[in-house]
Amino acid sequence: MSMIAAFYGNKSILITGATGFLGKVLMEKLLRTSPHLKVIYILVRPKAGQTLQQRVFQILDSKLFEKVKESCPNVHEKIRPISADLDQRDFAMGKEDMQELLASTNIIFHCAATVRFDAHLRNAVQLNVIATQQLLVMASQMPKLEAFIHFSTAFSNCNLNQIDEVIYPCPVEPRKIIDSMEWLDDTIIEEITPKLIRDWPNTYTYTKALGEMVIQQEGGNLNIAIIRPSIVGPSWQEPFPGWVDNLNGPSGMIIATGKGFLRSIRATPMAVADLIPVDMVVNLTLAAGWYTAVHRPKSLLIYHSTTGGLNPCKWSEMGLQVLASFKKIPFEKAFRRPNANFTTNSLSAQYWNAVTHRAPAIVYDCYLVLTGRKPRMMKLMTRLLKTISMLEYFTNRSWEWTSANSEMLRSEMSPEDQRVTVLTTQAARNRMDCISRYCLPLRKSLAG
Ligand SMILES: CCCCCCCCCCCCCCCCCCCCCC(=O)SCCNC(=O)CCNC(=O)[C@H](O)C(C)(C)COP(=O)(O)OP(=O)(O)OC[C@H]1O[C@@H](n2cnc3c(N)ncnc32)[C@H](O)[C@@H]1OP(=O)(O)O
Ligand SMILES: NC(=O)C1=CN([C@@H]2O[C@H](COP(=O)(O)OP(=O)(O)OC[C@H]3O[C@@H](n4cnc5c(N)ncnc54)[C@H](OP(=O)(O)O)[C@@H]3O)[C@@H](O)[C@H]2O)C=CC1
Repeated sequence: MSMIAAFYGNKSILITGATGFLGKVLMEKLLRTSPHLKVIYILVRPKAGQTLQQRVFQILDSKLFEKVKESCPNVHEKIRPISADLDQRDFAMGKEDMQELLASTNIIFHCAATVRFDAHLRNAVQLNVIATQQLLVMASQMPKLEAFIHFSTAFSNCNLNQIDEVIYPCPVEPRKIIDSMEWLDDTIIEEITPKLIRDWPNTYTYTKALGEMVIQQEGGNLNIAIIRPSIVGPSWQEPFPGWVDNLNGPSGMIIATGKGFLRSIRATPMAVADLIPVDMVVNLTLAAGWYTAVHRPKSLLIYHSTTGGLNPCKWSEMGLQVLASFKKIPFEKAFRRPNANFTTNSLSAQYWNAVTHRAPAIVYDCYLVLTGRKPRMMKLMTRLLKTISMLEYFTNRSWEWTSANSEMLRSEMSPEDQRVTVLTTQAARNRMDCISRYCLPLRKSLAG
């Protein structure tokens, strides 16, 4: 029997961000492998026109949960949604709900975040820093808490090239940033954002770094671990290959390539595309939760969930894989034949944007107008090019992440856990497999 699965068997678990990409896969794996767990509390923000239960059923209705529901048709009874908005003081949570959480929680997985690169600094600080701080305060009042697992990103220190499993200080203390958000107005914050974030490329990575500092400074005596995944992609194996449900990171770009909208990007062909399948991030997370609770390491441990250091895949290889996949399974109504041209020079990138992206879009829009339809291609192309420009920072650099703690974790696992729990190390060997699985599920998600 897996020791890790058995560990979660009788626990009350709190997950924030359980309605997100990673949170859903985490919840599925817990329910599938530890069917005897007591309860999973999920903090869900209310959405117009949907009750909390409806949100839960919507998630459980997805293909991701089919296996769990086969073995446990009443799986919804294990999930207890709690209305909470992490942007609000005390998460705008009811008193009774709060009391129940404080009294019962054994393990916390903190996944909720804003992952938008263009988030206003105030919003990013609120969710990625202040909410983390508030959750730590709550955690410190939980007598039964055994472990607090925080999701950060491998890119929280992307201003460095070599990144170890340690917390690096930010130039400005998180406290000062939090205080300044209280009295500065939005326009001034926008003006000073570039000066504050310095060599971080966006507010997302910057506030994730601040969030880590808050954990270090305000974690007190809690048993904490931080997971830093790189670019999280579709599942490799569990619960089935190729599950993904969003267009973040490379997913949207791959669809755009398959559709023939995107044919050229500014990317360094030899730069490493550090992609990690979502199920491996979840495996590492559950193993880290078990280790943190059972072994209670003296200091907070950070686990890199990355693959580039072991078996690096370059953006050029990924481009070839993507093209090969679309050759095998093409889109039915592609705009143009897929192509993948990489350029490192910003002038030639502008040239290719004009020639291969904007010009065909204008021609197509003219055709739509002439045939009495509404033009739409230029709007789509402008949006796509904006997104591409935000991702360029990541496609033109390589990072080296150390992974000693993940290696240590593996060595501490029982032989059975080592057999059934695939962690980062093995993922690297199957990188190509993982990338080629991107395309079909993405097609299906788009069709849906
Ligand atoms: C040519 C050759 C190519 C060859 C191919 C080679 C491979 C390709 C290589 C490409 C290089 C990749 C590099 C990746 C590097 C990543 C590094 C990550 C590092 C950190 C990782 C992390 O630590 S953490 C995750 C990071 N964080 C994100 O990765 C969010 C980013 N992103 C945004 O920050 C916002 O995206 C941004 C951009 C502001 C735009 O924002 P925006 O407002 O313009 O657009 P939106 O994204 O909001 O959505 C637009 C519309 O798509 C609709 N839509 C959404 N999902 C949908 C679905 N499933 N099906 C149908 N439609 C869907 C949505 O509903 C909107 O539709 P509508 O407008 O009608 O509502
Ligand atoms: N995906 C990736 O490539 C990577 C992700 N990570 C980290 O992993 C974690 C999860 O990321 P991912 O699953 O991709 O992100 P998603 O954007 O898919 O999910 C974010 C989650 O946070 C919730 N949330 C956002 N704002 C609030 C709020 N105000 N109150 C309550 N809940 C809120 C969302 O709820 P709702 O459904 O209501 O919007 C959703 O459940 C994040 O911490 C991220 O930084 C790290 C590296 C890479």
